[in-house]
Amino acid sequence: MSPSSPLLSPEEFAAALRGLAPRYWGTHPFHHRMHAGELTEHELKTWAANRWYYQCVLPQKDAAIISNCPVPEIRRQWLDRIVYHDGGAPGEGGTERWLRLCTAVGLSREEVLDQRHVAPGVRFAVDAYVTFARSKPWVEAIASGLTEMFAGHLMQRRVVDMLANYSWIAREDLAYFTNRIDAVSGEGKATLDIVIQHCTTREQQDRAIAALSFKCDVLWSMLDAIASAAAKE
Ligand SMILES: O=C(O)c1cc(C(=O)O)c2c(n1)C(=O)C(=O)c1cc(C(=O)O)[nH]c1-2
Repeated sequence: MSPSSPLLSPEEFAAALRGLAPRYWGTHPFHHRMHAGELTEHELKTWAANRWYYQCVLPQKDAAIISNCPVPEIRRQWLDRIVYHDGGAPGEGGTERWLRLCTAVGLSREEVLDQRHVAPGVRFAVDAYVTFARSKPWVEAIASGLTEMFAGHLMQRRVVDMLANYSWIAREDLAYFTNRIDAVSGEGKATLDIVIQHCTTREQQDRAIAALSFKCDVLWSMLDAIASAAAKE
């Protein structure tokens, strides 16, 4: 951006954000293999146990956004995400549904909860996402979550492809995704509206695009680390 770069119109700004879709982890070779039914049981276990770490920190990431945000309407809206993942009571919520998927692929709850399978690269990438949310302006942190714009379609395909290709996985085991698909389609649109409304200078718009690019790197690095951890054991 040069100092004289003009403000993007809402349409141009949204298009620039959506233009990052090719960098999204939907095109990562590990996801291609997952969808094609080519992952071994061991690779699926490694994926589920490692993504557990991501699922665990999402509420902390969202709490960091809330703590940095002075706008009551945004805080109110964002609170739902924490409750969505943590549930209203023990044994409920997205985190619990992820655990169900973990047990369906053959992991014990204990080995997921103690994080023994979490690869250093996954921990590093996920922690960087939380640090980003803690240290950057709230609107940039919210923009980094816009990968959800790309997630709905991918999760829909994942449910279909996993049911078709991994005979030991039942539809109920995929409740995490079937539940999340609806949430993501609504949240993705609402998040985009917030970012468009609150990025009022070209510099803020460019920072939001950079934030989404950073998040694509976080997710891509997670899958790189998962693929390499699964190949080692
Ligand atoms: O299964 C997926 O491919 C996928 C991707 C993403 C994403 O793009 O970050 C999220 C989720 N799932 C998801 O379930 C979820 O709750 C979620 C929260 C966030 C976020 O950054 O706050 N991303 C995602």
